Amino acid sequence: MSNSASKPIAVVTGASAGIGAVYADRLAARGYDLVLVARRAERLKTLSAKLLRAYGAKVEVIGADLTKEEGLARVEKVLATNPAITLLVNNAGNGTLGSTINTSDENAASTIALNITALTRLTRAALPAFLSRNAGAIINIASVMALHSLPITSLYSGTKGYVVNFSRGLQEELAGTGVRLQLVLPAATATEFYEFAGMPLSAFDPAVVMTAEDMVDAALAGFDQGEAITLPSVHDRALWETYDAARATLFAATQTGEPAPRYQAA
Ligand SMILES: NC(=O)C1=CN([C@@H]2O[C@H](COP(=O)(O)OP(=O)(O)OC[C@H]3O[C@@H](n4cnc5c(N)ncnc54)[C@H](OP(=O)(O)O)[C@@H]3O)[C@@H](O)[C@H]2O)C=CC1
Ligand SMILES: N[C@@H](C=O)C(=O)O
Repeated sequence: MSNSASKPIAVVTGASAGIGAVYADRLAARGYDLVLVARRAERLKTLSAKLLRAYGAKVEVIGADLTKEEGLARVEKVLATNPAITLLVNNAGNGTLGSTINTSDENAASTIALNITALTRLTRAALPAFLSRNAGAIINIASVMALHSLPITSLYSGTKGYVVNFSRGLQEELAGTGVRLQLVLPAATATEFYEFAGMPLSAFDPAVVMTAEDMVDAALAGFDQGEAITLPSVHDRALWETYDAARATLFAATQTGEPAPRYQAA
């Protein structure tokens, strides 16, 4: 894609629906040209025409299955070689909500491939170019289910726990560089996610469900504020600080080199 000299490009995965489509809209409104990725290329083309009309944004559409080597490699190549790309939104993700035993091998593999492998590979593909320019940003979409595992979310929560730990370690690696990573933990958001998850959105109390527009606008407000971790639905930020401080205290307490007295023979 050749873009006008002055416009940065953002890559958004999973832009054919839900949260990713709203990111595409908001980033185009902010003056980005876009590379949009998803399997349903027709939807991306429709969105692309809308964004051109509304904001003059140039959009490259990549119809790719990010659980497949060929699709993933195509997007990796774009990230590694287009110097106008300054932002990667790793949004594509899925999950079947159900018991581990009743989840098919195919579904489990696809969720792991998309939520973990694709996110990791695309992040790693973007980083060398971002670091060589000492500029750029990555937004990784995790979930509050990374902090809370239920009988129907073991696999999904496990993959989102990976996103959190991978992203937090990477944030430490990037400290002192001009490259930043924002980790976003949405709670229930009204999207097509639930059509594929095997649990209808109608099963939720509407009071706990956010619109995708509100979720993305809040996440981008957190991005603008320089937040490393954004929990769009959490009103009391101090709750996160307390949680994270407890985690750090527990980790420090693991560094004893000795079995705890309760495990020692009397
Ligand atoms: N909705 C919610 O309640 C919450 C969602 N999240 C996370 O937000 C992110 C976006 O989800 P959301 O917008 O809700 O879900 P949607 O189902 O609405 O959108 C998912 C997007 O990912 C794309 N996608 C799915 N599979 C693949 C694949 N194999 N290759 C490429 N693209 C793929 C879909 O496009 P296509 O089918 O065309 O390929 C679609 O654009 C996910 O990471 C999800 O885990 C986090 C917390 C809450
Ligand atoms: N998409 C939801 C699954 O439970 C979530 O991440 O909150």
